[in-house]
Amino acid sequence: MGSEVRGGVSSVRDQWKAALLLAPPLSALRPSSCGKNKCFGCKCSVDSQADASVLCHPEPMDTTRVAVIGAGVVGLSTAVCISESIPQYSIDVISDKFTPDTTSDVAAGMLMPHAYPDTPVHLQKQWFQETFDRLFAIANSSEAVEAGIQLVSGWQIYRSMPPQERPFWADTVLGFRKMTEAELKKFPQHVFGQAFTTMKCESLSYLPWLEKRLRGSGGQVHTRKVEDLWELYGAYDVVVNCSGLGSRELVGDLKIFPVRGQVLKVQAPWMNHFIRDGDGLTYIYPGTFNVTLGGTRQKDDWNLSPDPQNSREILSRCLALEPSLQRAWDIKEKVGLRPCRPGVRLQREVLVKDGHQLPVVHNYGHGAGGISVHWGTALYAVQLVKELITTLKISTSKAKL
Ligand SMILES: Cc1cc2nc3c(=O)[nH]c(=O)nc-3n(C[C@H](O)[C@H](O)[C@H](O)COP(=O)(O)OP(=O)(O)OC[C@H]3O[C@@H](n4cnc5c(N)ncnc54)[C@H](O)[C@@H]3O)c2cc1C
Ligand SMILES: O=C([O-])CC(=O)C(=O)O
Repeated sequence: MGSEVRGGVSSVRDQWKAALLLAPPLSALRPSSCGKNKCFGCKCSVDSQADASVLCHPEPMDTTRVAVIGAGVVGLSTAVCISESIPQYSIDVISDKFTPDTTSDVAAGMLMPHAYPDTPVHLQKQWFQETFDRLFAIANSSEAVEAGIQLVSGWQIYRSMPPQERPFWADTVLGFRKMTEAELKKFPQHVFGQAFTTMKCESLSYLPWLEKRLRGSGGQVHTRKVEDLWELYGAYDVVVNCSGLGSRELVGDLKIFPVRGQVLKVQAPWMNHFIRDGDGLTYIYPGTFNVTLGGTRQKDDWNLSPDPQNSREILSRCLALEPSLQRAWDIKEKVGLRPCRPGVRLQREVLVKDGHQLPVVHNYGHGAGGISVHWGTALYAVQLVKELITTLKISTSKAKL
């Protein structure tokens, strides 16, 4: 199996082979300290008699090598988050698809969470808050345009009263309030609505921006399909699995399933407010390059080809909410498969085979809300990577004592 360095000059097949032969597995990690003064982790052996006044002049500890599988919003943000939090690690992103060909590229990119039934609400709230804060800081910086992040205001409207007038994310978005009677007059079929300001994150800009940041900090990016996590054994100390729906095959997780989403990307530059029906089926999201009109939610449907009947229905539902869209032009159909699961799988695991250990952190299954929580889940994944490394180092040194 070969792989190609994205943006690089040659195949890295040979480097991989060499790495596989030379690299020790994590189970062979050095103890974190030899006991001498100022030791921060070295190749010396543990010496319980070591004189603590003697300075340790270690050979620098080998860099911990992390492979992140997946180059959607989850994989790239997790890779950047690791490189920002633990700059001494070397990070490679390995993926069979990159922007503009991932599910993340099809997303409307609105920061508006979708509930995960199996994930505690306080965690979902935290992930959304962390993602919102991060993107809000970018939106207010000189990077905003390149990163594709902008503030957007609008309405979520309901034909009947929703179970909750204030969703759990109401305090995170800006200026959340009930719509006034005057605002609701625009939507005679709807009885209730919420007005607020949130952000739109354009994957077509955001993913290249993340990739650029990763490369800027020394990370590498390879085009390759991983058939089995054990292919990475020996070349990496930790594998972070951000393969989204690919995890069904890659790690045999049958809890993850596709929910097909078809949208239209149209030109309608006069649209500057978003409108979303609370049933989640119809939405109009103005963005930098186009307006996204949605949508469909087709469970267990793997069909990536646009369906003309779906497109007609989307257009007719959106026109009912915003008749001016009759004048929209340059209509493009897009389809993505949401990687749905009862809850995001954020978990560490040590795979064991033939006496070898492969430490893995899983971060996948973000369903319909991956853009909304990606930075929060990336921070959580980084924590799991750190825990895994600490635990394995501790058990190795204990075993040697
Ligand atoms: C129509 C639509 C609209 C949406 N709108 C929104 C929205 O407004 N807001 C929001 O928050 N979310 C939205 N989403 C959801 C969002 O798109 C997803 O939650 C998010 O993109 C998931 O990101 P990901 O990185 O996990 O998956 P992906 O983007 O699918 O990335 C997975 C990556 O893993 C790689 N991969 C998989 N298997 C392997 C393998 N074996 N070896 C190597 N690489 C592998 C793939 O090539 C890909 O690069 C929408 C989704 C759809 C379909
Ligand atoms: O529901 C929305 O508003 C957009 C979205 O996340 C999706 O279609 O999955």
